[in-house]
Amino acid sequence: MTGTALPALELDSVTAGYQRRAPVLRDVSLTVAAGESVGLLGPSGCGKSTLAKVAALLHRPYAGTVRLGGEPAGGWRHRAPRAQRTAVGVVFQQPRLAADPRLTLAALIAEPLRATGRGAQATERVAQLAQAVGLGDDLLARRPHEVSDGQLQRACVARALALRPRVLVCDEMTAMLDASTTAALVAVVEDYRQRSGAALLAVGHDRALLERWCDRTVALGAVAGPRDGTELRSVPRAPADRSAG
Ligand SMILES: Nc1ncnc2c1ncn2[C@@H]1O[C@H](COP(=O)(O)OP(=O)(O)OP(=O)(O)O)[C@@H](O)[C@H]1O
Repeated sequence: MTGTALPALELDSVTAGYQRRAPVLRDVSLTVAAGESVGLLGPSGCGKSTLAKVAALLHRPYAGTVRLGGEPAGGWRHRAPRAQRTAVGVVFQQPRLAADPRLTLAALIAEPLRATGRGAQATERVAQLAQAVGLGDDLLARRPHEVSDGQLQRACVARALALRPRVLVCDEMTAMLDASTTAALVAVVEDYRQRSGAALLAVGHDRALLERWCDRTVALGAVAGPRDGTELRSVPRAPADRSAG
């Protein structure tokens, strides 16, 4: 964190689960400063995606507080205040589950702009974003079933950046992608983060990738493991290892 600026994202003693069953996250705290990138690692099933959804205001925790820019979350999912919903961009692992199959890739990228009354800017912004993620006009005119997973994920990254979020949550963004698409999308996200000063929470299994990509990594323990209620154990990136290719 720099100076006295409020953290972009804070999870404070969050306990979360599903259908009132035993929690999958217990008393977890995590802070991501503006401009900082944090990689979240942990074994399968330990609650990484749950934490990502809580951070993106898509899943209401049983207890604890989520703050964006110092402001406590004012609601969850569609009940979150628009200013908070639009402050967070999210990219999921499986673009086919995250993309409306009826929309062209251009319309998919424009979706958040149209939904927030910024339709007039859509053409120009979609062109900028498509160029950044490497999608040409031919691909922009196609629907999800007419493109590859990697091409669709490029569109989903563009969509997540459309409203210039202050916090970006990437949940296993590259898990289905080949090495070159992974490198390209990490570069797009990093370029955005560095130019905008947004905070990044990148969730994944690929320790080597997250350690190269992020300023520091934090580890969630096994599901049954102890939670001590303190900040997750944080490992800074090795100084010589700055590239995320
Ligand atoms: N919608 C849901 N309803 C009920 N239980 C769920 C739901 N989503 C996840 N879970 C359970 O919550 C636990 C944590 O799941 P989560 O997806 O957060 O883990 P994860 O660490 O992201 O796993 P992976 O690395 O395999 O993606 C798991 O036991 C999972 O079965």
